[in-house]
Formats: sequence, C-alpha cells, structure tokens
Amino acid sequence: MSEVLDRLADLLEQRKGADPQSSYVAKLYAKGIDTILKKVGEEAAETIIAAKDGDTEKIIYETADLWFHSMVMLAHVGLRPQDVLKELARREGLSGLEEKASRPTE
Ligand SMILES: N=c1c2ncn([C@@H]3O[C@H](COP(=O)(O)OP(=O)(O)OP(=O)(O)O)[C@@H](O)[C@H]3O)c2ncn1[C@@H]1O[C@H](COP(=O)(O)O)[C@@H](O)[C@H]1O
Repeated sequence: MSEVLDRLADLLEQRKGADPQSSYVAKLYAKGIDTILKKVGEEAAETIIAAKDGDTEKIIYETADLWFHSMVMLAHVGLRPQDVLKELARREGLSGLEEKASRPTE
C-alpha cells in the first residue's frame, strides 16, 4: 500500500509547478506553510471528533484528509512519505522507553 503514498507524493511534487487556479494542492502551496498547517490542524480536529463519535466511515474519511494534508506539508518542506516510513521502521522492535531514549534532544 505504500505505493499509493509514493504515487501521491510524486503528484504533489508535480503540483509545485501548477497553476493555483487549476489545482487545490497548488493553491495550498501558493498560500504557504501557515495555511497548510491550519489545514493539518483542522483535519486532526475532525478526525478526533469522528473517533469520539465512533463513526467508522467518517474516521477513515477524516484520517485520509489528515494524511493527505500532512503529505502536502511534507512535500512543502522537501520531505517524502518514505522519510516517515523509514523512521517508523527504525522504531520497529524498540520498546516505547527505548524509542523515547533514541529521540533527538529537544
Ligand atoms: N487526496 C486528495 C485530497 N483529499 C482531500 N482533498 C481536498 O482537501 C479539502 C478538504 O478540506 P475540507 O474538508 O475542509 O473542505 P473544503 O471546505 O473544500 O476545504 P477548503 O477549501 O476550505 O480548504 C477539499 O477541498 C478536498 O477536495 C484532496 N485534494 C486532492 N487530493 C489528491 O491530490 C491530487 C492532486 O489534487 P489537485 O492538485 O487538486 O489536482 C488529487 O488527484 C488527489 O489524489
């Protein structure tokens, strides 16, 4: 399934040269990081509400919106889903405490 993320990431790269009038993603890029982050926040809130309501269909739909806008954010800052998947793979087999100890210092 990670091919879906890869294909979407390729499309998000292509949209960097697109006309904001003809593409939702290009419009988000043109508005900049604050607008993209606002969308990530809104979609996170909508996902939380769906989960609190226990509405399975809405949880899937809103989580897809959240992942999509998170991917737009990653593309905007020059990262790909593979960078996040690599980090999750690195955590495989670590306990929660070991993972915490391996974090970059804040
Ligand atoms: N996966 C998505 C996707 N998921 C959600 N959305 C859009 O994200 C927005 C979700 O925001 P809301 O629910 O708040 O709805 P809204 O009120 O219309 O949003 P705003 O206009 O207020 O931001 C909607 O406009 C959705 O259409 C998406 N838009 C695009 N994609 C993918 O991105 C590709 C490129 O899109 P374009 O750049 O538009 O061609 C598409 O082919 C899809 O694969």
